[in-house]
Amino acid sequence: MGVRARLLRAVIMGPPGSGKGTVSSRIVKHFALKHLSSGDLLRDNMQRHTGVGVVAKTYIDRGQLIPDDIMTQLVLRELKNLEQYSWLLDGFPRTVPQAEALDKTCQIDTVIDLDVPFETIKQRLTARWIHPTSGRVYNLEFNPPKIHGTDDITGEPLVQRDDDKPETVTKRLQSYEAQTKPVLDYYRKKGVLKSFSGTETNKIWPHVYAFLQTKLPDVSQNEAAMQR
Ligand SMILES: Nc1nc2c(ncn2[C@@H]2O[C@H](COP(=O)(O)OP(=O)(O)O)[C@@H](O)[C@H]2O)c(=O)[nH]1
Ligand SMILES: Nc1ncnc2c1ncn2[C@@H]1O[C@H](COP(=O)(O)OP(=O)(O)O)[C@@H](O)[C@H]1O
Repeated sequence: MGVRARLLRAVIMGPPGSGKGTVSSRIVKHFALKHLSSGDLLRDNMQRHTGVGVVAKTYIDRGQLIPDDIMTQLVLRELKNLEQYSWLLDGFPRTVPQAEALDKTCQIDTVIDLDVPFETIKQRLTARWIHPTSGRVYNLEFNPPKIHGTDDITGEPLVQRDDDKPETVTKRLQSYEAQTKPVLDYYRKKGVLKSFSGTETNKIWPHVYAFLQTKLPDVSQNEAAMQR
């Protein structure tokens, strides 16, 4: 080729529980880009009891979004360290002011929108278990761990997220509707939004994969991994 490919700036969006984390982990198996999840970043700060973590917990427990200025500062600082890589942002931006702040630092090439109905999501989240250190996500029905309650890779215990309680999930879906849906319109107007509709990740994934293949080479060694 000779010419160095331009770095990809991608965002993955969708309501809570739409499969952003699950699809992102498949994407990074195939494509050379760094995954940055705002939720993982916040949970790491909460675990370490940083200033941001302590403030964030009060919002997350109520199913509310963290204020834009705190969130934007946190994420943009992390992105600075990823300047020389292609990246995939998961969970940010979630409001129009966040999207505008992001636009000031870089140009977003593509936004993958997972369009999954709310009824599907509610039942998924109550069965979600995570490995807090790595952000690996499991589901008791969809992708259970090999050993009940235990992370497949480290053997450490899995936990349920406090904010996956049914009443908090309802609040998160409301804030998605009010604050995050306008971000989809924002990116649609810019011509970078690509929506994938469905109720099952395994059916959505091949379409996401095919779409990304038009932007980046598949660097995975194992074609069979395509199915996972
Ligand atoms: N039943 C079912 N569960 C799924 C599917 N896709 C993802 N999940 C699970 O649903 C939960 C939410 O997915 P996650 O990737 O964490 O969504 P996010 O909140 O958008 O990042 C997790 O427990 C996943 O394992 C699916 O197609 N069917
Ligand atoms: N960009 C953001 N702006 C404001 N709050 C955020 C942002 N990203 C994450 N949060 C907070 O962290 C919580 C968990 O986020 P995340 O792990 O992405 O969950 P999910 O995708 O399941 O909604 C959100 O409900 C919200 O309170």
